Amino acid sequence: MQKYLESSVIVAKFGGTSVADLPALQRCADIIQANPAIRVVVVSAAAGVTNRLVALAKGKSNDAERMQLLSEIMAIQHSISGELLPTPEINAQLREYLSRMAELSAYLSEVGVEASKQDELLALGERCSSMFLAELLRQRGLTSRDFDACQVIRTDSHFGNAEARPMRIGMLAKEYLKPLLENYCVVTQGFIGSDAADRVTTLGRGGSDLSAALFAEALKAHALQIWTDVDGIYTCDPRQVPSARPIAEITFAEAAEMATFGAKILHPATLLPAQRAQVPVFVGCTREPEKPGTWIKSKTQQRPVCRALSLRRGQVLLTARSLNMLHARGFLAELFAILARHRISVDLITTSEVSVALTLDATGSHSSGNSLISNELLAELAPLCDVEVEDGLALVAIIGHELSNTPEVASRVFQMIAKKNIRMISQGASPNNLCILVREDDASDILNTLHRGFLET
Ligand SMILES: Nc1ncnc2c1ncn2[C@@H]1O[C@H](COP(=O)(O)OP(=O)(O)O)[C@@H](O)[C@H]1O
Ligand SMILES: N[C@@H](CC(=O)OP(=O)(O)O)C(=O)O
Repeated sequence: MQKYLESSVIVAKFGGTSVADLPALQRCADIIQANPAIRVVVVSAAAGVTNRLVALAKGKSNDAERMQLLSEIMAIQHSISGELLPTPEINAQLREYLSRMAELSAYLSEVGVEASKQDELLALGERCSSMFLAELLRQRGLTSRDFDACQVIRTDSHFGNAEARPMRIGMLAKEYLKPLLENYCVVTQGFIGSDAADRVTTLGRGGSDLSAALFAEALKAHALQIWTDVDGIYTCDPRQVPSARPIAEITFAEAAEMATFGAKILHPATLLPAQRAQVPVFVGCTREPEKPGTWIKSKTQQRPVCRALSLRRGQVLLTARSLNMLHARGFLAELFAILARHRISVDLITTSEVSVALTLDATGSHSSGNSLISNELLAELAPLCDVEVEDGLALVAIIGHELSNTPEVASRVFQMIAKKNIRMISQGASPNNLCILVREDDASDILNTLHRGFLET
């Protein structure tokens, strides 16, 4: 193994499709073996596992459904272990993980939903992946070891959507992780952490990217690599816009806007730790590692007005009306305080004399999949205002530079989609985005039209 240099450590994250089966894990191992600077590897659960664990964690399935979900998860994990032929210790560990899944899912459906148990259950998908990849690397002759991310990723106790504690993570990484890096390639889990009482927490759906960024920040890594099933960040989700193309370089600010406004390629919070620590981020494809991919950095050579588009479906528009709002102070503060208590973040906002309209993201990043607008929330809002909730909406974001200071951008948007209804528009808060709220049924047409107009000319 090449001599370990603290300043050149690379953290590499492999997503669910990249660890879906043994051939996929072999591709991860090829990438790791080809670059000795990769000392920390962060993995997600194999594709399809977290969705099934989420279904089990809701505790609503009957015995037959529960058994079906468990046997599907077991089939995925056994197909990997069957081909990998791991040591008896690994097989015993796998049996322990799978029987814990059965135990926890039975508890949640019989005794009732308990947030800490839900997270303990969800974490088992990632635990299986890190165990398998560490074993595969060992079989290939690398000194690797499976490391429990809960030892380092300290969070608050908001199970299902826990918030990381970067300072504490830095200290724990120094104590428990750094000393291992000289001798080992460490494989660990994304998505999971622990609270101050050492209970397992999860960071919200898609949270493995964030875990990897937190490890990179804590280690002051030379780079963070996000390996996935596409060869970089595209000008738009290639599943939505077939003519989208990969972007060579993008700034942290632009990539963060893309992630926030729906580009599933990165978890929205991923870039904060990377940006704080000035760690450049590479996004590449596990199947085609030789392709150039995308680099996310502080500065890029080109600064186009329009760099990319993103789409977030499942938007909810909440309109709050109250005559008390007229010339009154504190109405918005009260409204936002209630939303904050329910841990709901607001994206777009417009106001009129007696009403305020807000968009809320209902796609739900909560790992447990609990719904966003609860009856408790509506009951708390009732004394303050009349509330109307509209769904079936989508948010389309145009992302780039100086959008709010460039003439004709907004007029071009309106011209290009003149026949579609724009329910709400938001421009000016950031020079990096212009957002429109449209009917979900129109979203695909609008996205393709704007892509042709702004990015294919
Ligand atoms: N702008 C974009 N560029 C590339 N991929 C995107 C973009 N927006 C959304 N995606 C989607 O993100 C997917 C990768 O994210 P995800 O499925 O979470 O991967 P992983 O399991 O590796 O974390 C791609 O398959 C692609 O369809
Ligand atoms: N397994 C978790 C965490 C994650 O980030 O997965 P992926 O890297 O496959 O998006 C989830 O599905 O939410």
